[in-house]
Amino acid sequence: MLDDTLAAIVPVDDALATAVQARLDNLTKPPGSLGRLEALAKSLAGMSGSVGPAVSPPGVIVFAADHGVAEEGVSAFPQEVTAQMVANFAAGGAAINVFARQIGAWLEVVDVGVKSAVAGDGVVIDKVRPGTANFAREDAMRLAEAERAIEVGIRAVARSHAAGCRCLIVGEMGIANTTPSSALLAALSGQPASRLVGQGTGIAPERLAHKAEVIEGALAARGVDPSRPLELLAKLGGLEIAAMVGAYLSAAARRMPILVDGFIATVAALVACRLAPALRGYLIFGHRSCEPGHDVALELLDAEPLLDLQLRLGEGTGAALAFPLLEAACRMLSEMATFDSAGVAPGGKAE
Ligand SMILES: O=C(O)c1ccc[n+]([C@@H]2O[C@H](COP(=O)([O-])O)[C@@H](O)[C@H]2O)c1
Ligand SMILES: Cc1cc2nc[nH]c2cc1C
Repeated sequence: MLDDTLAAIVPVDDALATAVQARLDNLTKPPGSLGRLEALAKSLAGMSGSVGPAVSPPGVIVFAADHGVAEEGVSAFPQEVTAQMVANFAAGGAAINVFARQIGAWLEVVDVGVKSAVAGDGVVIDKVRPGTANFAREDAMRLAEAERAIEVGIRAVARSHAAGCRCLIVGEMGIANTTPSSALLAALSGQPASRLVGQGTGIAPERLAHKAEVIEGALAARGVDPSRPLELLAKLGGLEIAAMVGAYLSAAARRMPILVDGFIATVAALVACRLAPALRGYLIFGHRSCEPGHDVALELLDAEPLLDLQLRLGEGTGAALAFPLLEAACRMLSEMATFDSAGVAPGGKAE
């Protein structure tokens, strides 16, 4: 399933950018005056393979899982909150429910590895195992489990595509997941964990050094090889992170534009790009998270996010908030009048 998905990813169509640029320059505005929105329109055309790209309705998939490393005291919240928040998603009361409703999104929550059983309307149970092992002591999961979690993501995107979604937002919920994300980033970037770790859900500043030590100790004990992304996922973990990797790959294989959320989502994107470099062309970055490692991950991906709202929630919220910009880029292309149609004189070079 993963191999087929990887094989189906084709590079974005850069040639379409020329045709879209010509249309942009005919619209009733000084050339280039809609700034990054114009670049966004060209990117969306290249992703979808159409000079008239569309992104509505968007699909939001929130992957939830627990983390054994929570027992190291790296989060401000107890592990039970993962399952409690899944119930909150099912009831429609979380921030992502609110923002998804606002943008008219299709929404699905997938339990890929929550410790205690979670059932509820709108929650798909596709559990690979009830949480990872503590990667400070042993590998977070087996390689086969990481692959199964990736397949959970691939399946979820197939459902969103069948539901008619034309753009994908991938969120996550997992108490302690900034720790495996920072560990994955440390392995992939070669940066010290102390430069990457942040407050996550709000740990006290004096706990940051402990969080970095847990990661550095684990990296040394697990013997990680940055050239082997699947192995990294298995050793350092995150069932929801692996599912996000699968979701990104599957969306790119279907030429769906992907709006990436915050720190955890961007680390998952980085891992996925190591598996399939052509994926990068399908990624748009929604926002810059407060987590210090996010800047490092964004730089590795040569990415400039659309928003900077000092968010650090996850769930896909920052991406959902950025979605109206994508919608605006598409509507600009399809609905704006041209100089000709509106009878507006085009500009020329000043004498
Ligand atoms: O997306 C982000 O940038 C982000 C930054 C900090 C925290 N979070 C969320 O908070 C949880 C992880 O924080 P922590 O402190 O438990 O590792 C997890 O459920 C994430 O969705 C998310
Ligand atoms: C309440 C709460 C909501 C969240 N949503 C994503 N991560 C979260 C972490 C906590 C603690």
